[in-house]
Amino acid sequence: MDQFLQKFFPAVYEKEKNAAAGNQYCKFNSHLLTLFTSSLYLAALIASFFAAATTRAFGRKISMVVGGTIFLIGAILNGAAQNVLMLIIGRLLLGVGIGYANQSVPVYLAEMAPAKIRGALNIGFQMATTIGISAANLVNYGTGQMKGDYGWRISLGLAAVPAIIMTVGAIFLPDTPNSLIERGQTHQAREMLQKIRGVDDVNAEFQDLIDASEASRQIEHPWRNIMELKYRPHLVIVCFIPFFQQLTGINVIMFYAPVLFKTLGFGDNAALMSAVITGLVNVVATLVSVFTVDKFGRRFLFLQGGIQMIICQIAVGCIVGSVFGVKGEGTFSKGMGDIALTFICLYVAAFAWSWGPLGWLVPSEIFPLEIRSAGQSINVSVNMFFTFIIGQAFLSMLCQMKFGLFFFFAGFVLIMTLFVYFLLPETKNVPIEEMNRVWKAHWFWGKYIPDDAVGVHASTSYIKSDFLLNSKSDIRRFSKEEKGKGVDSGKEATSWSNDLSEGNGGELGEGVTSGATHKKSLKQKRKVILGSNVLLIDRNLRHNLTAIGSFKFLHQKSVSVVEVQRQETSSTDIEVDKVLLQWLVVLNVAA
Ligand SMILES: OC[C@H]1O[C@](O)(CO)[C@@H](O)[C@@H]1O
Repeated sequence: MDQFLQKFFPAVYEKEKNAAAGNQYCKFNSHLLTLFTSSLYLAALIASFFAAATTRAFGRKISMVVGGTIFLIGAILNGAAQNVLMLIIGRLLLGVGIGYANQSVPVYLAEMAPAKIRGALNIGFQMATTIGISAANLVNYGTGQMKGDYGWRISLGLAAVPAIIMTVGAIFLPDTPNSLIERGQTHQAREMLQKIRGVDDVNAEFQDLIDASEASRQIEHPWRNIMELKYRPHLVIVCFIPFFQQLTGINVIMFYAPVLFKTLGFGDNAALMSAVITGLVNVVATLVSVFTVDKFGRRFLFLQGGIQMIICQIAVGCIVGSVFGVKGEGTFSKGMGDIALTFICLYVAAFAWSWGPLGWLVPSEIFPLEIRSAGQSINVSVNMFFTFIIGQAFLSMLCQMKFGLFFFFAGFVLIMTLFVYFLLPETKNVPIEEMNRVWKAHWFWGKYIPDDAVGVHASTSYIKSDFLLNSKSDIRRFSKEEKGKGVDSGKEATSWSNDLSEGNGGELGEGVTSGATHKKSLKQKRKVILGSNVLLIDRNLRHNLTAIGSFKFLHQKSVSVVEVQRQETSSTDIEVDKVLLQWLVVLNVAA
């Protein structure tokens, strides 16, 4: 807004006015202005490390309260700013608030969410980000129409609203069971788990949390650990994903949409209106990913989104180049402006259902437990660092590279799309604790993962039956691998599964109780199975399995298969039946 520029950045204001007919690419180029925008991210980067310590020692909700309060002070300082210093200090405080929120909220969500909707809830975080950006654009559009010195103050001051919601909201939120255990409040943790899951029997999950907490306590130096060779694939991915997310150039649009559109010759109002449009596209398209991410998978969205972004960026580069040329002189006709805006919207949409949410989701789900929090901090800080760099560099890059800037980003999106194609394994529907299996099966990363990292830890490696049954491609892969292996249990299993298939329709759990014949055939075969054979295990049954005997993992590629050495304890027979049935059903589907 002109009044804002006049008050704090008069030189930029003058330049903008005088550049009306001159070089459009450089009219907003000011280091002070970009420092104002991007300083927030530097503060967020540093704060995220402090937040990690707070979150661990005092719990997730305390971090949210701290973050919300600091953000609130920042918003007040900004709204009341009398000089650039106040403005920048306010902005730094907003950054600290964001660092805290980015660290604690995703952890909170991940720990509270039932596994089944963890993906969708995780994307809820990015969803909230896009709603926030969009709301801000709308507010700016409204306040941009105001006369006098108020508009920008209201814009900046209204950041207090989300700050208050977050602070007050967090006070009323319960703490996560994980965090309670971490702080020694085991009893409360169990009660909380029962409350949020809505059932009394939470033994298996509670045990998981205890195991997880113990495992992470044993790791004294997660930062040193993460450097080990066996974590190299995770480390590379967690550095590149946030780096690439920012190198899509999305924040050029998000931070500077009004400036960009003004540069492209849109009037003040049209520029703000266009920002509103891109903001709304961002929200709606993020919603698309909520509903598709577990169906089509991460890779599909990454690759599709990447290709769409490349096309759009090249189109925008060509349009801007043809109108403004290298000298940066010219103006958009209405028609050309609309075409450019359409491509920018298509670009934002592609980002919003791919790199936007997946940039947070994928890094949060690829790590084994013992280094998950360290990995998450790297993710946040790399993201913030490159947000800072892009925020800081964009206006001078536009001035230097002109329309070539759009090709520059297109080049990066091409590189990151190839990166995903070759180096990112699909993590859709894979339980977090099974993730090493995915790495082990990867053509390139597989060699980094030691055999014993896949499934040796009973507590961190097991398989969920619904994952296997839902994922047809996994089943196909499984059957291909198992066929002709000559493991006699495998052969036999196929024929048992034929028995089982009658009337069962592949429904898990029904066979044992509903079909007497199935039960009989299971009984007959059980002893073979329990001698020294292979089984698939389900998360809920692993404690029972541990109880009945030792087991060891045989194949790690596409499914976890365990060898069970059974001790004769008849009380757990029924559980064993369930395990058998599950295994047979899977093989049945595979066959
Ligand atoms: O939706 C756009 C927003 O999404 C992010 O890439 C990740 O949360 C932000 O950096 C950006 O401003």
